[in-house]
Amino acid sequence: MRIGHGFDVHALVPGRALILGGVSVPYERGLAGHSDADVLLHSICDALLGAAALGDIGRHFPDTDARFEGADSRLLLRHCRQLVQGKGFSVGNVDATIVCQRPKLADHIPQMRAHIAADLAVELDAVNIKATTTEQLGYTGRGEGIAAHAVVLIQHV
Ligand SMILES: Nc1ccn([C@@H]2O[C@H](COP(=O)(O)O)[C@@H](O)[C@H]2O)c(=O)n1
Ligand SMILES: C[C@@]1(CO)OP(=O)(O)OP(=O)(O)OC[C@H]1O
Repeated sequence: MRIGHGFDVHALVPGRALILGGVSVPYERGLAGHSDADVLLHSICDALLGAAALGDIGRHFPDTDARFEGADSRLLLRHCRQLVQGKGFSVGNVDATIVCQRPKLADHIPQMRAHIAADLAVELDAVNIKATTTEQLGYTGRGEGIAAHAVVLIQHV
């Protein structure tokens, strides 16, 4: 059994869609990035890569590579799962926290979980997603961006 941790932050800007866990969340701003900037899925990708000692998301999907411009991060997540499987591991469970002052995410979390469970080929019960504000403190509290933390367990098949 091995553990991995991931952390990511993207800035909230006008004129972009807000995509979290593969869900398009209605909001007046969205996350800036080279891909679709799905901060939640990026943190889970990094946790998977970390658990398998495979580096980080920027190593596998460089933001200088036009193939990843506007990319659906669910494709990146599936690719990370395949990399982990290629080293002889399967995914155990995922726990993640989205740090976001606004918008309210609770109604969207079931759909995010379903996407992540499907992309990782695990039961729904193996995926937990949480959201928290920072009580208006710091860059997330001021609405300048959204952060996400994730931990995953993987096990030898
Ligand atoms: N963007 C968010 C942030 C939080 N939630 C939910 O509200 C609960 C209370 O948040 P606090 O930061 O005040 O502790 C939290 O446990 C989430 O269920 C949310 O839906 N969207
Ligand atoms: C996903 C990639 C690649 O499109 O770009 P971004 O969407 O900017 O995301 P980030 O979390 O900065 O890191 C990895 C990148 O290389």
